[in-house]
Amino acid sequence: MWIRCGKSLWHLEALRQSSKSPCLFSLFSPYSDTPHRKSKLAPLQERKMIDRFRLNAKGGDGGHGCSSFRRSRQVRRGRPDGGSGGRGGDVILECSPTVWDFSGLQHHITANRGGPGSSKNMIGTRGEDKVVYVPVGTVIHLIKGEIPSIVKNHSSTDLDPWEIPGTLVDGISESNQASTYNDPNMAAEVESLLHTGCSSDQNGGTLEILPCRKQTTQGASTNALPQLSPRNHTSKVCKKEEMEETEQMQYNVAELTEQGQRVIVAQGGEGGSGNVCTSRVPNKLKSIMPGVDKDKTIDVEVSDDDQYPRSEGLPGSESILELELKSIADVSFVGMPNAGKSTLLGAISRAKPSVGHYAFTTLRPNLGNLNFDDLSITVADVPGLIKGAHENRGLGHAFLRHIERTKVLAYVLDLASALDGRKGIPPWEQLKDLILELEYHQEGLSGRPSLIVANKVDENGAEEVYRELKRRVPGVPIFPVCAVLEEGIAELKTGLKGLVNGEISCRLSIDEMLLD
Ligand SMILES: Nc1nc2c(ncn2[C@@H]2O[C@H](COP(=O)(O)OP(=O)(O)OP(=O)(O)O)[C@@H](O)[C@H]2O)c(=O)[nH]1
Repeated sequence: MWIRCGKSLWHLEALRQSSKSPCLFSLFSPYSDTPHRKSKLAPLQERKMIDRFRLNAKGGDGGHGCSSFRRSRQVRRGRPDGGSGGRGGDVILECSPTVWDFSGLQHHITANRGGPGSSKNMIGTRGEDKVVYVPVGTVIHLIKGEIPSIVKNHSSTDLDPWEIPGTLVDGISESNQASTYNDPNMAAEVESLLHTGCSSDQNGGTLEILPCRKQTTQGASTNALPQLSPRNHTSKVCKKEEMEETEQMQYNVAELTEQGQRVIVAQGGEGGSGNVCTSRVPNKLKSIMPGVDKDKTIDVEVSDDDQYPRSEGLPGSESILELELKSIADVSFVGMPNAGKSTLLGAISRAKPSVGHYAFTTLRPNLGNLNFDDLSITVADVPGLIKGAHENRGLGHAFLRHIERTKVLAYVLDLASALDGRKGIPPWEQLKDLILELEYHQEGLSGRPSLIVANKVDENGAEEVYRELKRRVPGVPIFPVCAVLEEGIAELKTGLKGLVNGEISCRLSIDEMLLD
């Protein structure tokens, strides 16, 4: 059978046998009458969370200053009127509750460069900032570059009129900062002459830039040190370089914990001065300005361009950062795989996490909100922990860091795991393993206010196991629940509220538990 396709004539049998045109063949295939379609992306809950990310940020370069002289019919050799170049854009990290993890980020981000200055004293445009949205709970570790600066937003009405963003004294650009001069006396003189203004944000407000908390490797406790998850590198050289970088890493240089919080991770370069600026600066200062040739400026017998030089924009700063996500929740559900944590989160909140009768259904922490009249509590369902999780068994230690920030721990135990000949471990043993895993990850982590959720109380024989659990684990409230049927949920909610409020304070101690 022959088929006409546009101007060509195709033989059906030849098409079927041809492996080069599978899409075309699928149109005529007897096995499938649906055309080939791209499969949908897996839902968020089923995708693996990217909670560590290497970011290379570069601020935009400053625009070059302009060399120009005023010309008109009356004035043939006018004054210099070349404007300064614009400042390069910054790379800014902003905390956003709508971002879950780092999966939407690019590894290399460069902000836009500033526009060049032009004649008639026109200053170049400021390079556009690159704003990268990161999840709430992002911790920044610095591998290379400057410590990020926190940006505080002020409305322009709060400002003194003299602080209006972008204000320059005597037309001298910000690039001529005193700090760039070698001679300290001269630097002081220049500092008194030059005023470094605040930079303005796009909303007309002013950005006050504060240095972030600095904490070096030596300063951090060894337990708190995050460990890099293994990556697939082909070359050994790359691995070695990365190891060296990791050793030099400055941990926790900044944290983004509130919506709208911003840090500048790479500053834009200052714009170069136009020749209008050098015409207003005394000759002795011109000789030490960056980008201006020392020998040319003082000579009397020089051309206009040499007498009133312009300078080039400075390059933007560069930094390499390791971003790490530590979820922030009031309560964390900690339990073995299949204990029913996700089902429980669905029962106490409106969250809809994936539930499955197999281990490790949960691949990322799920968050749910528990709303009371006077309080709202965030609850995190953390992927299941197994014995040896701190040594990277199961889903590994990657998720233990999400527990670090929670106020209250709710240990979810499966009452039915060892019933009816099942090969699971009894709930008190589950509890012991969970406590040990938390302690191996960070000493004292299990000592937070805690309660126990004894789940699957609906199963045959679970009541006896619950009574045995109560006998063996004294000192903390134990809530028997059936997450599937939503039984015991109201009491659990009240218990969680009391612990978060601080009305109740109970802590688990492995020494007080009766173990075999
Ligand atoms: N009988 C009974 N089964 C339950 C109960 N709660 C949860 N299950 C079942 O236990 C299985 C595991 O539930 P999940 O909520 O996925 O458990 P999980 O702890 O989130 O598991 P991971 O994602 O592996 O950490 C599912 O088949 C649930 O239907 C309960 O109260 N009673």
